[in-house]
Amino acid sequence: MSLSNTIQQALYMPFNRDSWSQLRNAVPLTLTEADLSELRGINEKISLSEVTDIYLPLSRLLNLIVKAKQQRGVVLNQFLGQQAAKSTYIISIAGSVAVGKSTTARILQALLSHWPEHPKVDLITTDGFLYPLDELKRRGLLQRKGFPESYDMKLLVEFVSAIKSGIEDVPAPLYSHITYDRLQQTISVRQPDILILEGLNVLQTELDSPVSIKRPFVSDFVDFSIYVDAEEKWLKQWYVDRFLQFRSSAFADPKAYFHHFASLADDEATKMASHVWDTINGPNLRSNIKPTRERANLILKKGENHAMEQVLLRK
Ligand SMILES: Nc1ncnc2c1ncn2[C@@H]1O[C@H](COP(=O)(O)OP(=O)(O)OP(=O)(O)O)[C@@H](O)[C@H]1O
Ligand SMILES: CC(C)(CO)[C@@H](O)C(=O)NCCC(=O)O
Repeated sequence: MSLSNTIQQALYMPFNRDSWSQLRNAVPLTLTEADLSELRGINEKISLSEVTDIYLPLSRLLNLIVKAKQQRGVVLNQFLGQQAAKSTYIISIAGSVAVGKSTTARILQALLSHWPEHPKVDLITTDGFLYPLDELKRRGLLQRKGFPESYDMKLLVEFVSAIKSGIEDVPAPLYSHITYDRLQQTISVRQPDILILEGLNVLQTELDSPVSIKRPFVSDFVDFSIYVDAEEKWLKQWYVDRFLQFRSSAFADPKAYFHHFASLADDEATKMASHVWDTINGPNLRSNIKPTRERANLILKKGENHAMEQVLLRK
């Protein structure tokens, strides 16, 4: 048995799709037509059975966990004789480039906001914390985007720390996949009940970086972490497929950094995307992302066509 299998056996309770899907039955959950069209708006490729089998039980679990944390806050305030201070619950979502982190994050955002205990759910991606393009060029990191050293980790740790401190209005930097760069404008995070923080680096620590600087980890501020997992052969295929689709969407914009790829024929575009995978995203997955997997509270394992095959929950 491989080391990671041994670690998973020691740390996690495994569920196959069937046993996991039954866990939503304890509390009947239904989706209205409006909910379904909201979810279809996120990604028309997501199937209804994926939502009912995987995401409904997951949103029920998260609701119970968030409520328990809120109740703990009430007890603590009673003990201290204080007024309840507002506290944001942070859920992080990690995993490879193209595994579907942002799709998972947006589905969870939509489902979690339906619960009365936590209606305000914000979503931030760590892409905004990549150094601006000029800075990446200055540091010689243009071919290392997504690697630990390409992120301003100080800014990211300050951000999650400000959220946890209960600061009323915390700005978050934004990233554009069109310009391939950080945007000028920021977005305001105003004390949501839940913040979902999505990015390939959310389970990394400074020790994973080539230059180690002693400061707290993002995970010190995160309440519950999820790792979206899949075999690399699927990840590469999903990356290449998305790249091919981008030719008629993101790359078609004349302002796009990769506009010159818009006119590539299928075979040229496949070659190009495979090269980016083999030289950047694949090595980053193996060296810096996958090794953080068993730090997560929950692992979602996907197979062919993004179908969720297994859920591993920390004991
Ligand atoms: N559940 C799903 N069912 C079908 N297709 C999906 C699903 N989740 C994601 N995809 C597709 O897989 C590709 C990658 O998804 P997504 O953009 O959410 O990944 P990501 O992990 O956030 O990527 P990145 O790190 O590059 O931002 C997209 O083409 C998306 O449409
Ligand atoms: C922005 C990241 C790092 C993460 O989402 C990624 O999408 C990326 O741009 N990687 C660099 C190589 C590539 O263009 O896929």
